[in-house]
Amino acid sequence: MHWIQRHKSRKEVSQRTPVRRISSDTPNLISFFIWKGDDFRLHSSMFEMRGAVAVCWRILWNKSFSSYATPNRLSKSPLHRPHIWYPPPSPSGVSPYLRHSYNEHKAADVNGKLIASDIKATLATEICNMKSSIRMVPGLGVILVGKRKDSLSFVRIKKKACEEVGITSVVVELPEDSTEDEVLAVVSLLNHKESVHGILVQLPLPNHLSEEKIINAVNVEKDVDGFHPVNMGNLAMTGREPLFIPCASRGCVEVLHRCNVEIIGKKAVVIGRSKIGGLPTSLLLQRHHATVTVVHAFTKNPEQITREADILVSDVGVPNLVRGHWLKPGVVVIDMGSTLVKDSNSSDGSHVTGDVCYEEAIHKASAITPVPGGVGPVTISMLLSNTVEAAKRAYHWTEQS
Ligand SMILES: NC(=O)C1=CN([C@@H]2O[C@H](COP(=O)(O)OP(=O)(O)OC[C@H]3O[C@@H](n4cnc5c(N)ncnc54)[C@H](OP(=O)(O)O)[C@@H]3O)[C@@H](O)[C@H]2O)C=CC1
Ligand SMILES: Nc1nc(=O)c2c([nH]1)NC[C@@H]1CN(c3ccc(C(=O)N[C@@H](CCC(=O)O)C(=O)O)cc3)C=[N+]21
Repeated sequence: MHWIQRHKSRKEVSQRTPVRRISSDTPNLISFFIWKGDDFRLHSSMFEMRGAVAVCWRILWNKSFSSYATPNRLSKSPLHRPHIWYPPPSPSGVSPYLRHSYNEHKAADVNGKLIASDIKATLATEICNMKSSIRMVPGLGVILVGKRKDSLSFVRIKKKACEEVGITSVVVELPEDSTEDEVLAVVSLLNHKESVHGILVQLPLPNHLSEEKIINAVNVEKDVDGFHPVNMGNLAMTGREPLFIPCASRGCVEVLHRCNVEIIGKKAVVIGRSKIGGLPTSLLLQRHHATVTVVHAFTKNPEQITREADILVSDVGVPNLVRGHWLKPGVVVIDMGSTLVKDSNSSDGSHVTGDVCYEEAIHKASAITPVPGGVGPVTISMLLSNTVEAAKRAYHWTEQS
């Protein structure tokens, strides 16, 4: 079988020893690795490009398989991920993911952390089964260029989530002034590395780098972000199936499904049209048969448009952009904004905030995702899910096999 062949060659690779291993098991975000062997030829040529000292690769390699405590009630329910091309099942019962307020005029809060932990529990079980059946676990490669505070924080969250479910993660940290060729060389390295099934290039990249070139270079079968034009294009075209759907968009639809919010035929307004959030979310909501309007920085009188929405998604990065009077009573609000703002009361001098003025919105909306603890954690669990999917495809493995 195909996976057995892959397994063999993976074993061979792992028997090679690194030339110089400065640190392998550090609790810090950063450890240093220099590899040899066929898999890492590109790597060494990069060293030649910049000289032995100039480019120091910071690779975090988490090899630990952490067993994740799976509550019984969760392990029984399969990951609820309906086929995106069909409408969801009709809503029934009360969602366990909504925290209703005692005040009937206040919106129910979406408990995104609970959704994420249920999804992670299901994935952890699946990864456990994969490991016992083929002795393989999914692997995620993350490329981070520069030291933006928010990006460092997001990458740390992703790494921790991988650990929780048993996904191996490797974080390649490159200096802010890395050249395009250097970043492309890392992409190529991860494209060829068999134990890496998913690749994520943390965005935004520094301005001097071509995001287009770098994203295009990611192997479409490892594009767990779903940003490759082939995956994004297939998402946009009816009748075609992308290999991966962007995580924030999947997170948004996952929240709506789990909260029993019907999408089909509803008016959805998406604020923002970025490739990370707004654009794929508007495409995915159309796949679910919502009537979608997109609002962006040049939209005149956005509040007139948003007031029509049954479902409002905001992915802008401007705190308190969406005010109470922008909302129709009963609207379901998905606040994707996640912006670090200065906060002298906080221990690290900042806190994260969404796009929606929460205090005003709770008096209009029927349900709202808070920030933090709303759609963000679900986005992260979708990244894990995409990575597991990538590994399953690579090994031709299913729960039944
Ligand atoms: N929680 C999650 O899962 C995720 C959260 N995020 C967060 O979402 C936010 C946005 O991120 P990202 O998508 O990368 O940002 P970008 O800056 O790439 O995109 C922002 C979008 O918002 C639009 N916009 C800007 N100002 C306004 C305005 N005043 N009115 C209407 N639209 C406006 C822009 O319009 P135009 O195109 O015209 O410039 C653009 O389409 C960030 O806070 C980020 O952290 C992102 C992804 C996932
Ligand atoms: N290649 C790439 N893929 C991305 O998916 C991607 C990216 N680049 N660049 C940045 C944006 C932003 N994004 C978030 C994901 C999770 C939270 C999240 O989990 N937020 C927590 C709070 C986070 C905190 O406390 O710092 C929450 O809402 O509870 C936020 C934001 C993914 N992005």
